[in-house]
Amino acid sequence: MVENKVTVAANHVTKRFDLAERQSDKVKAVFKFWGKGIPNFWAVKGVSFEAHAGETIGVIGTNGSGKSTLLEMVAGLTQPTSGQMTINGSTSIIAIGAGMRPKLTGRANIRLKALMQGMTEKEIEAKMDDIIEFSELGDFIDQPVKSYSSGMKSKLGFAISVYSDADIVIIDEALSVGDPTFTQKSMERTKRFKEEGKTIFFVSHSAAQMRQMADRVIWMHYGDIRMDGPIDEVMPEYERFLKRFNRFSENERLAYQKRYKEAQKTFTLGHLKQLERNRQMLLDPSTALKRQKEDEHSFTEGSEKMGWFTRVFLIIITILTVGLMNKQLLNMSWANVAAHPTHLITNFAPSKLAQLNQRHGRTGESSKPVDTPVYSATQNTYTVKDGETLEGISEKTNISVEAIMQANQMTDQVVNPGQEIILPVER
Ligand SMILES: Nc1ncnc2c1ncn2[C@@H]1O[C@H](COP(=O)(O)OP(=O)(O)OP(=O)(O)O)[C@@H](O)[C@H]1O
Repeated sequence: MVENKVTVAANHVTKRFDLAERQSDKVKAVFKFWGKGIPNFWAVKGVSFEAHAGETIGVIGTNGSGKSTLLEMVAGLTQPTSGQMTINGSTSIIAIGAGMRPKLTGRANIRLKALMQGMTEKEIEAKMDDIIEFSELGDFIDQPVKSYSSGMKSKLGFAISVYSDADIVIIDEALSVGDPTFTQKSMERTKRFKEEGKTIFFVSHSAAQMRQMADRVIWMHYGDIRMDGPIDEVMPEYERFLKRFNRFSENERLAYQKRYKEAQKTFTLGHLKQLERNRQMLLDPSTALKRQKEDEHSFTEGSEKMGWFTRVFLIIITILTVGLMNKQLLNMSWANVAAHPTHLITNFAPSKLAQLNQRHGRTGESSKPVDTPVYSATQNTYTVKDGETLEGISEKTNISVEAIMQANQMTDQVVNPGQEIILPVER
């Protein structure tokens, strides 16, 4: 039976956004072993559901609860961070302006979106007049989309999807901006989708529209599915919640939102895995262990974040590279490399490079010959004692003040007690 065919299966699907303000923060975080460098925000926190052919599923929830993020994953516009989103069929999303090119005309956008949805040029030509008629845009169809109102964009998006023949149609608040006649016409058309065996996901803040369209409702609440069931069961609960929420004072509302948003920042896949393990044990302890093994991959991140293996591998390569550079460039022994791993950074400078290049017989544009003695900069280190001056250290060690200053890239002769300095050895 067509109605039983599973068209969408979400299995512990999550979506994480990085809240890094700058690109450089992201780069830094790659080298932080525990990945705590970037604040995370989990817009979807491990949702599971199945949708079937011929079902119209309403998706409700307050602003920011994760409805659009979830449906963008159903549409394949964005990939889950972890879990599996299995789609059996073609998808079409109607959201205000989604996938539209603002500089192109309405007609060009129809052509582009239809091509992207797999229609041939011939099919597009055959349907073009009907799409334009359904959109009610008249002469505006040859104007750039950037000049359209949100209602006009929604009309165009809806008209394209009506004729796209996709198996899964996602309508994300697109019916909240059109005029009542167009909205009614679109809703009637959507009901025909249902009869044709398509799966429809329908987001709207209008309870009346929801009741008219949906037979099942998914209630999203700060990244979780709070309820999923027949409309007669879910809508009254949601409306009760809204009444309570709207009676909150401003402070109470803010505190409520803050608590849940905080949980979206501190959420981890480990936590999700533990919850699922507990649930499975309660449901059926005899099969729980087997299912846990099968499910393991659902709780690891996909390609978006580097896996443990890659991180550890990168860190080892970085350490080896720095060690090898220390050894080669600064002529350090492996024991010294291990004792002073950061010497390359603290000692490295263009002038030093010139010296080192010369010492190693390398020439290049930047390596000018130097007539001062060449020092190996990292043979010994010395900790300045109380009351000592650079001159005193120079006398004591028989190394010139200039050589010490050069090795330590000092701009003046001031040294402080406890300061560690390099005593270069003349080669
Ligand atoms: N690219 C992004 N980067 C960071 N956070 C994001 C991003 N996109 C969405 N979010 C956050 O994810 C959460 C869910 O957003 P989403 O748009 O899915 O909610 P929604 O339920 O569709 O909201 P609305 O009803 O207002 O359209 C929000 O808190 C939002 O701020």
